[in-house]
Amino acid sequence: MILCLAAIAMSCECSLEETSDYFIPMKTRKSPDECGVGADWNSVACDAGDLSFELSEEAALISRTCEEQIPALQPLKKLAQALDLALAAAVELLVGLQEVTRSPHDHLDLQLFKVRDGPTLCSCHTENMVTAEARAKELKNYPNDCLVQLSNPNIVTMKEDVLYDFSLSTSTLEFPAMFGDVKFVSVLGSHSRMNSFIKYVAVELAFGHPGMSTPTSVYDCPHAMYKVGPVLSMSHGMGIPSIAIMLHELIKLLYHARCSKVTIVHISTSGIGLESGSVVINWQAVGACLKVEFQQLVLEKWVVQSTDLDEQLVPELLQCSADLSEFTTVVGHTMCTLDFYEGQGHLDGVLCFYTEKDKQAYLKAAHTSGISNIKMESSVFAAMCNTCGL
Ligand SMILES: O=P(O)(O)O[C@H]1O[C@H](CO)[C@@H](O)[C@H]1O
Ligand SMILES: O=c1cc[nH]c(=O)[nH]1
Repeated sequence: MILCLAAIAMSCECSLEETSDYFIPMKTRKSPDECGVGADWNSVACDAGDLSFELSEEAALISRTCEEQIPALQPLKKLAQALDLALAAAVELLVGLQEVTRSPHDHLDLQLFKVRDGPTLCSCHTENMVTAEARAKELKNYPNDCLVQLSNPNIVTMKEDVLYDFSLSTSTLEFPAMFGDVKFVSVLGSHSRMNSFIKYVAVELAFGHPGMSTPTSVYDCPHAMYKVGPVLSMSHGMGIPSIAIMLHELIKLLYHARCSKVTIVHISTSGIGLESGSVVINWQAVGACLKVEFQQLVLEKWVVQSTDLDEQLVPELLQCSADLSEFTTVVGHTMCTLDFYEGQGHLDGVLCFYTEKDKQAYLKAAHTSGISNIKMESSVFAAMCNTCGL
């Protein structure tokens, strides 16, 4: 398993698509029995061409409709699975998915899919059952040695694992079916940059099926998650606490999904002593004291973890850059600080007890010792991924 952290020394343009305030929910579906529960999935998929829609100003309408029709979760899951097949077929007929949002009724685990310039479908997740079953079978054949590992004996004994910040639970969702094919994870600071990135990935991977080529938002706050084919993309917010919480849940998600041979890449902006637009491939994250380690107080004791990154991935990425030949690429260390303003010697924060000269001396010394980049997440990212065999 390979791991690397790359930093882009340039600012990325963020472009979020405007979405309509109007959701166009599926016209009152028939009863759950009529639309999938107890019926064979194929017949539901075939029915998709006949789906009819009506306009509504309220996204809640679909939730209410489903809530009335479906008193318990289990029928809902079946309905949602049926709807996934319908969705797959509908995507063939329509133009593609534009946006996904969660139902305001969390317990229903319902999502609303807004179809570009068209009607909305609702679904529990984004794969049809045929694909999901095939993938689940395939996953059973995966060798265990490349699976994501957790260093926590408690998880395996838990009946249910709730990933609170992602609003996902192992008791209501089939993680292997939803995420088992993930091979690459990109983590980025902001929602919008991540959104732009995954759209770029979708185009680059050139998925033929419109549904597959459109990124899928699984959850939108506080971390946004998108998946396109084997690539999962997550936003992590700012600083060690934010990315650490996200990584606990992300790595558990990969573990529950039985993902194997996963590469996780942190993409961000910064760079010191470099021309603008250069790319830094990071091979070691260091703390503000320039040590290759991450220190954390755990139950009053300092716990120290290594922050080495994957050595194999560095030359691979370097080669990619050489093949592209579009920007300068360097290999260097990334320093991780706890604070942006004082922690990195900025002169424009609320507090500043040093001079421009002090700042330049600090940055120069850091650069001389091999630091090409400053971040606020890199050390915990490297430490946690290392420990989990990523
Ligand atoms: O490069 P991005 O993701 O913007 O992240 C950097 O910007 C934030 C500070 O403004 C920190 O999270 C730092 O790591
Ligand atoms: O100077 C910078 C730029 C981006 N991110 C940081 O943490 N520092």
